[in-house]
Amino acid sequence: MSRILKYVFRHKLSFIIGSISMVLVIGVDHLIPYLQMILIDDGITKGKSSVVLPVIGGIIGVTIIKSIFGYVKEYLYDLVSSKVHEDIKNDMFKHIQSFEFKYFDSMNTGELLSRINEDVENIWQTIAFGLRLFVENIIYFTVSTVILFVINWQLALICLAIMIPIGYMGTRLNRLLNKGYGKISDHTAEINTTAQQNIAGVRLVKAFAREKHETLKFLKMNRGYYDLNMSQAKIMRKYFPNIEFLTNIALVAMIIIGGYFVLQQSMTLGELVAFSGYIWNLIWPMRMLGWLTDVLSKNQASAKKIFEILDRKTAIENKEGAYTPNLVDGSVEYKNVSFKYNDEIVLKDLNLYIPSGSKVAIMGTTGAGKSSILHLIGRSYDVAKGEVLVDGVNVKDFNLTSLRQNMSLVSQDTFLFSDTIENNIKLGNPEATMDEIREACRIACCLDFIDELEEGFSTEIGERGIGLSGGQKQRISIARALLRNAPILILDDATSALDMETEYELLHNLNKRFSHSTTFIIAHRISAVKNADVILFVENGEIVEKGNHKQLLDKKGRYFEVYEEQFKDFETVESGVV
Ligand SMILES: Nc1ncnc2c1ncn2[C@@H]1O[C@H](COP(=O)(O)OP(=O)(O)OP(=O)(O)O)[C@@H](O)[C@H]1O
Repeated sequence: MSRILKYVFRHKLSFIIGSISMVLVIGVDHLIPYLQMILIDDGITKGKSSVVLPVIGGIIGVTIIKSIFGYVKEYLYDLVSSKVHEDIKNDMFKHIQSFEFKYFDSMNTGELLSRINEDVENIWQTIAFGLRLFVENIIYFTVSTVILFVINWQLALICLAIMIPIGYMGTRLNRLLNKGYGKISDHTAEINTTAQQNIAGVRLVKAFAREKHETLKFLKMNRGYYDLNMSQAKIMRKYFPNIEFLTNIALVAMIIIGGYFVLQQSMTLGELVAFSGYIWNLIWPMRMLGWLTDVLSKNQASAKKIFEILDRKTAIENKEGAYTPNLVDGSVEYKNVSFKYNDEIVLKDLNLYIPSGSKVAIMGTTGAGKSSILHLIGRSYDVAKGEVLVDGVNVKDFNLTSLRQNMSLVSQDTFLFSDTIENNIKLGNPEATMDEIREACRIACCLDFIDELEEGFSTEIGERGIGLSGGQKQRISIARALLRNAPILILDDATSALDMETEYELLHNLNKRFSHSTTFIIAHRISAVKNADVILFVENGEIVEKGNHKQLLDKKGRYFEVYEEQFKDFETVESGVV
């Protein structure tokens, strides 16, 4: 809670004025039963007409003050809680952005979103309602109890004795409801996940004619949700009438015993009326006790989860005084590099020097470690042993932003945002002109199809817009990477969805226009790699063959075997395109 309060104190002026308003509202609220008492005892019973107008004026005045400060209090508490909500969400988002790739490998996206949304929402609810009502209720309860004891301690004692079971039942009701809410919340998450996966995977469901099965699965889940809600209603049916009954017992007891005291003249009628006003300041806190303790405990649980994220330090950090060149030359060297994701060694004692401007192709069996070799250049992951150098400097000594700004990557899993084509490409270089964007698209062989679209570069893609084929998405991603014009370019299996001729044309354009960049290409077709300066064949985390196309063919090793398997396709390209 103290750390949440630190966020609250970032907006201390609003919080302090809101709290002063709250105390003022509570203060004047306690005057109303007192004024009613004077009106009845002095104005009506004793017939002192001179007190009537001032008292009525006082009640009206108090009501006006209460409304004004009540508004100020509500507004400022809303403001502070919304600001805290915004600040925590911003801090979390910024902090999560700094985490290394490994964190996201093991973290469930749904869980992370729930931290950012539901847990921060709980904090907002606590500050906006829970904490405020908790403090308000404590003040109301304490001040009113003292006043009730001053008015008539015997009656106060009797009423208080009836309040205790109300508080107990309220707390018990809440505990039982809470168990159910936990289940409802898990069930809601399941329903959402099922619905989301079914909508996202609707093509697959239809292709396998599984609509009926999936619909039944959903209906069953929804019925479970209904049943859970009905169990909650059953608990409410059981406890609410008892709470209402005890509340009424307290009121009836107060009227009967209080009436008796009035008849005995140990209490005035005005005091009894005032007593019946103050008693509600005890009833409400008792009825809300369960809810309030629940809000505060939920807040603690949420705060714990939030601060676990905010306190987590990224494993890949910038060194102090890190090397920050504007532009690197682009040579890359691996010195005795070993690498593992968890415990299993993925790359073993790798040694390799790539001069700047080289075109490097990487081939090999699936899971051999091709992508892992390239992940190490931009420190998506850090080596377990050895070092990776760019321009002769260990990448761990580089300023991370500077290192990554000198690289451009197209990964295996193409990701495009739900935005226009232009904005998706501009992510590579937000300052780029339209001419530069078109040129990048020309090289990436996607200009023609974009120009053919009715809205051209302004076409919305992704969830809100048109769908694109796998190959079209890959080419847009490549254009985005080219727009960056970085000294190091990495295409990680980024042309796999292209037909052989388009892939060849794209790589041909690339060699011509990006001869200055050190380019790494992971590909599976001989046609895509044969013009590279150096081809690496990777197996089981080791480079088993290295050389240019001719050297590797002469070697008659693994590369030659792949060449033989693909020979026919290669012949077609040779005669058709080149
Ligand atoms: N994020 C990860 N966490 C744990 N293990 C991983 C991770 N990524 C890859 N691996 C494992 O590391 C090994 C090498 O993976 P890598 O992606 O480098 O292979 P690859 O040669 O690029 O394969 P492919 O051609 O199928 O993409 C594989 O055994 C893979 O299962």
